[in-house]
Amino acid sequence: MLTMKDIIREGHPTLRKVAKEVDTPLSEEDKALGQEMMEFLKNSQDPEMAEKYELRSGVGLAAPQINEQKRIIAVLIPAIDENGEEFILFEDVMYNPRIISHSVQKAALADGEGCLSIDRPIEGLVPRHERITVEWTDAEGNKKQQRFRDYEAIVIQHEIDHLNGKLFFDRIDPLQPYAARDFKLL
Ligand SMILES: O=CN(O)C[C@@H](CC1CCCC1)C(=O)N1NCCC[C@H]1C(=O)Nc1ccccn1
Ligand code: NI
Repeated sequence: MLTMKDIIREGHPTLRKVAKEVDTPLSEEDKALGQEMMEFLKNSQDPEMAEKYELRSGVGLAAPQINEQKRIIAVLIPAIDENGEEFILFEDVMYNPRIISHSVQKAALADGEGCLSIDRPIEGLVPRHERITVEWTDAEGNKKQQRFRDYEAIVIQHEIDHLNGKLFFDRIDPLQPYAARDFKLL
């Protein structure tokens, strides 16, 4: 199982490389890799497993973060309903994800972003598209297309950035890190 020691950190060259598309039909190896990445997210969001294996809770993981230069991301977004019940808003392993359209309107997490590959807090708002339409292949080989908005859209953009060698702080305005000019704060 993947643990924090498998996650490469700031300074490792792979984090700045552009990952390669995976072949379809998906190889057994690529399917297994995607499963391992999703298992990490599930373990990281399970308090007992997270404590036992000292995992930082994550809602997304991109293959370059485990030193695999492949266009594969795992996304596991939990939410809480009005009765305080936890449920999963979105869960999928996305092969060759591609943003095919997006809103002009931008959005940013009000508390900024972090990254499991960055072991230091970095202040500032990270402006991203508020809404995106994403196309990808799932683990069963099906072509998927879905619109995402707000938090889900932010997470998926953070992961796709990893596939292009971009890190969240690349998007923080160095001169005015908290300028929330024309974007929606989430
Ligand atoms: O590339 C992928 N990464 O670097 C893991 C990141 C991805 C998110 C950061 C901002 C948007 C996507 C991640 O998940 N985090 N960043 C560092 C520590 C916190 C953690 C997090 O937000 N955890 C979380 C949030 C809600 C519920 C459960 N857990
Ligand atoms: Ni990250």
